[in-house]
Amino acid sequence: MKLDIVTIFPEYFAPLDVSLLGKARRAGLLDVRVHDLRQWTHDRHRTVDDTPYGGGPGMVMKPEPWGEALDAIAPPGGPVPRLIVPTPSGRPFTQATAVELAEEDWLVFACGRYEGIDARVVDEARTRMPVDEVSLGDFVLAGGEVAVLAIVEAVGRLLPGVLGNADSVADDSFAPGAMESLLEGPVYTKPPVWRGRAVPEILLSGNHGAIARWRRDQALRRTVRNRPELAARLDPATLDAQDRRV
Ligand SMILES: OB(O)c1ccc2cc[nH]c2c1
Repeated sequence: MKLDIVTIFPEYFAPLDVSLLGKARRAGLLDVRVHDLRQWTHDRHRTVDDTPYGGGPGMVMKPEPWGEALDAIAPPGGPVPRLIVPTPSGRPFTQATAVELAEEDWLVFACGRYEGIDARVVDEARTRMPVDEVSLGDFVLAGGEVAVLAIVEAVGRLLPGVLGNADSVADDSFAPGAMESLLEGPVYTKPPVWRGRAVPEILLSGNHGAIARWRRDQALRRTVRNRPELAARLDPATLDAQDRRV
C-alpha cells in the first residue's frame, strides 16, 4: 500500500519509522511519503493560511497550495488515490472504515490546521478522486496529523504481514464478524498470581471451549457496561438476562 501524507508539520510523522509500521515500511509492505505543504507555496513567507471570508476567529488554509500539492502527488489523468481528510465535522472513522481502507492500493492524507482547509479543495478533489472526510470522535485536535497517525496505524496493522499474529486481528474489538459491536474482554499473562490477584481459573483449565465461552461472556459484560449503545445492537439471543444485568 502506498500512502502520501501532506502536512505543514512533517516531523509529526517520525513515529511511522518505529515499531510495526516501521518494520512494515522496511519490509516493503507500506510505502509512506510525507510531504511538506509549504513546498507548494511561492511567497517569501511560504504562506499557507489567510483570514476567513465572512469573518470569524482564526485562519483558514489557502486552496492554492493544496491544489498544487494534490496535482503534484496525483496528477490529473493519472492513477487515482483515495483522499482522506480528517476533520471534526467528518463521518465517524470506525474499525469498519479501517478494514475498508486497508483494501485500497493508494491513500493520500490531507492534514488540516487552523480552522480547516478552504472547502473548495475537497469540492475540487471530489471531481477526480474519492474523498472521505473522517472524524475520530467527538473531540477536537489542533490539526489532522494525530488523526492521520491513528488512521495509518489502524489501517496498517490490518495489512497482511504487518502483524506477527494475523489471528489477533479477528479478535479485535469491533472486528467484522463475531466481535462486531463487541469490546474485547480482559487479557492476562504470567505470573498466575500478582499482588494477591489470581488469573481467572478458567484460563488455566485448558478447556478451549469453556475458555472461548468465558471470553465471549466477558466481552459481552464489558460491552454492556462501557458501550450500552453497542450492546443494544446485538442480537438479543446473544445477551441473556445475566449479561443485561451488568
Ligand atoms: O480533531 B480532528 O480530527 C481535526 C482534524 C483536522 C483539523 C484542522 C484543524 N483542527 C483539526 C482537528
